[in-house]
Amino acid sequence: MESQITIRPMGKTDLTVTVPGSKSYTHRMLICAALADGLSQVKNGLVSEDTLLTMNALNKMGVSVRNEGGGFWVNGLGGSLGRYEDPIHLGNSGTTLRLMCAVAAMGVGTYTLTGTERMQQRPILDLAQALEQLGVPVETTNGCPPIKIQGTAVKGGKVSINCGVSSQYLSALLLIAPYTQDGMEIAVTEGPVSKPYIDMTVSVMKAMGVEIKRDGHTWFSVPGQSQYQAGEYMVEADASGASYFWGAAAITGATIRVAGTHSASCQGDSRFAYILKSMGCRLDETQEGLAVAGRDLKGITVDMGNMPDVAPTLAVVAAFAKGETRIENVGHLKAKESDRITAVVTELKKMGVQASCTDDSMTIMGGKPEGAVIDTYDDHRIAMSFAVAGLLTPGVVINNPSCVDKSFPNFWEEWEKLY
Ligand SMILES: O=C(O)C1=C[C@@H](OP(=O)(O)O)[C@@H](O)[C@H](O)C1
Ligand SMILES: C=C(OP(=O)(O)O)C(=O)O
Repeated sequence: MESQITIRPMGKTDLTVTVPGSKSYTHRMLICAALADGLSQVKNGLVSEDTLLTMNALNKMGVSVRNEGGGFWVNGLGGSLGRYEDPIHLGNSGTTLRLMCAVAAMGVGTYTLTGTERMQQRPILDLAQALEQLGVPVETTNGCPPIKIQGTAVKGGKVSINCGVSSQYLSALLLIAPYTQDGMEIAVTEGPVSKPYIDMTVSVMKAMGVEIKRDGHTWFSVPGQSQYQAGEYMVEADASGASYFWGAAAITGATIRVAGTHSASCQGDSRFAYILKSMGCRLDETQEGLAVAGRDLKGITVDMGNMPDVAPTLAVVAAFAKGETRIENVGHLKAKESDRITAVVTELKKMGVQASCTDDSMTIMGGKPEGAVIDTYDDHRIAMSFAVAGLLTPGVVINNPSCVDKSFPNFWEEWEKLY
């Protein structure tokens, strides 16, 4: 792929696009199927850089996972895992790294999980401390990866965890809890941020045969000595990936339906369509999927603590709305693939947009953005969000467009359908 892509103005006014399977569902189903006993099929699973990293990590730990026919086949070992002594490289996939830390804790021998330079700056201390409370020896590097985890027969019991930075820590504990001797009673001391991802974890566990008791998002009780059921599982369309097409409709006035998306989804990012509605768009939901029809947009104030991955999409849409938009409660954006608060505001300013930020918010004044060469910080969401701007503003050039491979490898081919 070229090192830059120039975005052309929007072509069509009414269309349906297809996005791949959800990244978050795919990671979870691969892990649960690896812990189940027997053969599972994860249909419509996302095949991308990050989910292949989860697949490879599971393979290294002795579980046979293959990608075939637009999904995955997993031969689960009923909770046993093999030894793997070399470092396991997990790119910049935060979800893989955090969830696989808990899986490693159930293995044999010592595992070292590491990733890119940026991944080595993304925090993991709170998860490490929770694993230590459960008797798992863990060593981090200044609270970040590389992280060494010694596999142990995890007994379980009471554990508290701070999820003020990432919900992935709690998802990690929940996923292995059924395989402990005594089960787990988990108290969340701060947060969690990104709550819908916890609900997604609970719903996958339930679909695969494990029931959880909970009090909102602050207390969870998972029975021990239980198992996930091997079987056939279906991954729904990725709502975060849909956000770029819904955003495209919002600013251009087109109507864009994203096949397979629906408002009852457990993916918090499906609510993005409703944020666009509150800015003036119309929504139309059919069996085929949820469509956004663009209208004159007005700025809003919105808490995006539960949908961090689509905050950059909204920031770009907001640059085309009338008045000011404030995106609040998104401090955790600073710990993503890039510092997304700084990245978004810097790139919007290059387009002549009045944008500012604090440690946990962004403020964008809508207007008439100008063309610019956009740096993407090796962050797929920055590339895809700013592509939206180029549909209305001539001269938007996206640097390093192949960084979309992390979550949406055929993004640019799907984008061509807009013309
Ligand atoms: O559990 C998951 O699948 C995810 C949780 C979120 O992270 P945080 O909980 O760290 O905000 C989200 O940003 C990430 O893309 C996927
Ligand atoms: C934050 C993201 O992913 P991860 O945490 O898995 O790297 C993302 O996809 O936007």
